[in-house]
Amino acid sequence: MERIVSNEKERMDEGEFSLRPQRLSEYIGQRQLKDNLRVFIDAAKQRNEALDHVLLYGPPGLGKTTLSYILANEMGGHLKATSGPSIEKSGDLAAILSTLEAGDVLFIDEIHRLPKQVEEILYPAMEDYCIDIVVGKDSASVRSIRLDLPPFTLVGATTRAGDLTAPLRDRFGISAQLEFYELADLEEIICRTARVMDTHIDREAVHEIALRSRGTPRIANRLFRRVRDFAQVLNEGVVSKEVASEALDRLKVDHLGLDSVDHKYIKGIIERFKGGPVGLEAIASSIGEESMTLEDVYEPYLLQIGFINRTPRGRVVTEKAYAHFGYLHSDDLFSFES
Ligand SMILES: Nc1ncnc2c1ncn2[C@@H]1O[C@H](COP(=O)(O)OP(=O)(O)OP(=O)(O)O)[C@@H](O)[C@H]1O
Ligand SMILES: [Mg+2]
Repeated sequence: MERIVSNEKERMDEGEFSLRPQRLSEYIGQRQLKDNLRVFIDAAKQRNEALDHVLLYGPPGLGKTTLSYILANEMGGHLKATSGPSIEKSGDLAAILSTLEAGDVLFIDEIHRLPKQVEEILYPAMEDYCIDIVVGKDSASVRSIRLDLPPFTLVGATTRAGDLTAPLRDRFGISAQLEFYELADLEEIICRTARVMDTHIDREAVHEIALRSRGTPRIANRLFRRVRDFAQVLNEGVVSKEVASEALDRLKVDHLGLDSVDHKYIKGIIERFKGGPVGLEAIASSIGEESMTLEDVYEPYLLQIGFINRTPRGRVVTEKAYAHFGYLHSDDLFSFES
């Protein structure tokens, strides 16, 4: 069973492409970032130059891929998309780079996972728009030739900015962190999706879905689709507050967007580690999840809503989380109510 409030892209997000806003003006939220990008785009266009290289980082589903397509559209170039783990050899990257035209955007998703020798090809490509390729088979004929590239923009996306090497990070002129979305922005995103999908939805239902979307557009859109299914079968297609609440309860997503995995995580720290501090590895193995997944996918939102704190000695569950999950008091370890 796929996790309904996972912020990672799942099979059920197939329609995502058509929901993507195409222009910066349609991109909802992330105000500050958007305003800055608007200036950088206009300035680059006035000078007839490529936009400086952009690094986008933040948790999954916040709109990094969407934004990179928008940058290509705004600059009037094509977008070539690839990802760190899919480029195995430096020749693969050289091949992609050699197809770029002036003003194009090369989007590299999960850029922190580029192999080292591939990453090194990127340095001169980013800095001087050129690559050095080695040709020749044996030591006698081997030589390196320099290939000039047209001015292009590299857009790198990552959920783990900390894993980028310093030389790569330093070559991005623009570096932007995507934040979790505010409630009003999520509501606007849901309304837009409802319009695109030609569905009638009540204001209150929009609010109900937004509350449970973990600050993440991908989750908002996914919850909307599932709620719409319930509305279609139970309420002649009208998405009312009642239908929305019932659907979301049946999907076992609570009013903060938390589900059984969050529950297991918090409950695990409280019951097995006295609420922490506890190291990530210990939590991960005790609940049978991968530490990297916990760190990238589950924890950012729990940190954001103040349910856990990260301390030098490990994770600590806050009073707020004790209260939410029905523990009466943080010393009262086994008073779990549900
Ligand atoms: N600002 C926004 N306005 C409207 N819709 C958005 C916005 N940001 C994201 N979305 C919607 O959310 C979906 C997920 O966004 P996107 O794929 O860009 O996320 P991502 O950050 O690239 O995620 P990942 O890290 O998993 O690659 C998109 O299909 C789009 O419909
Ligand atoms: Mg993406």
